[in-house]
Amino acid sequence: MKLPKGCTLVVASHNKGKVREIFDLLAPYGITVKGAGELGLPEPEETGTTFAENAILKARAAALATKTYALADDSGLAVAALDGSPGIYSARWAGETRDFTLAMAKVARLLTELNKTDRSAKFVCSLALSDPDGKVEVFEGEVHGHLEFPPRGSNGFGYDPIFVANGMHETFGEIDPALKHSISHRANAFKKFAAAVLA
Ligand SMILES: O=c1nc[nH]c2c1ncn2[C@H]1C[C@H](O)[C@@H](COP(=O)(O)OP(=O)(O)OP(=O)(O)O)O1
Ligand SMILES: [Mg+2]
Repeated sequence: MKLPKGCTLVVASHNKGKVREIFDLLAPYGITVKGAGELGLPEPEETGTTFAENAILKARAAALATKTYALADDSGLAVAALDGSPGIYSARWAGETRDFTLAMAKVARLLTELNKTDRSAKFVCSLALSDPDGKVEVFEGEVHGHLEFPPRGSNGFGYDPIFVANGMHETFGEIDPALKHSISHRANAFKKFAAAVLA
């Protein structure tokens, strides 16, 4: 599907860090974007079993509620030695208060308790675009790397302070946001989205 020129796009996310990144990624395209939070949209329950299913459910809910195009992101950290956890539960590991210091400590604790030495991990992102009728298209991206403890840096959000992308030495919490926007899971999914939908 193509996004019609001059249309409004709702970014169907209640995560401020994520909304900021998606606004940055969309900035060059001259599309009017609105956040689900500023529109007072409810946060749908994420009942899917995959990133794609959850992204679709969030995009569709926002598109049908606003009768516009909606873009949702479902993403997370997959740790190899933890069989891909926290995965789709990445936000939920941070509890009701979204305390990622706690969530990052849980990752460190589990790796220690299970005597795991492999620190490989990846971030995964599914972007779902829904048209005003609920027809959807999904775009996926990943970035591979490893974890380092203790957490470092205050840029970004979520698990960024423990993730180091392949070929880098600084965590996503330490690097310039513009650099993260060029190599992240979200950036890689966004490139596919832009090529298919904004071209
Ligand atoms: O670039 C990232 N850098 C660090 N951490 C990240 C990133 N991308 C996802 N993550 C982690 C934290 C986030 O909270 C969770 C996504 O969970 P996810 O359900 O998709 O998002 P969410 O509940 O925070 O907001 P919403 O569902 O309203 O879009 O994975
Ligand atoms: Mg969520």
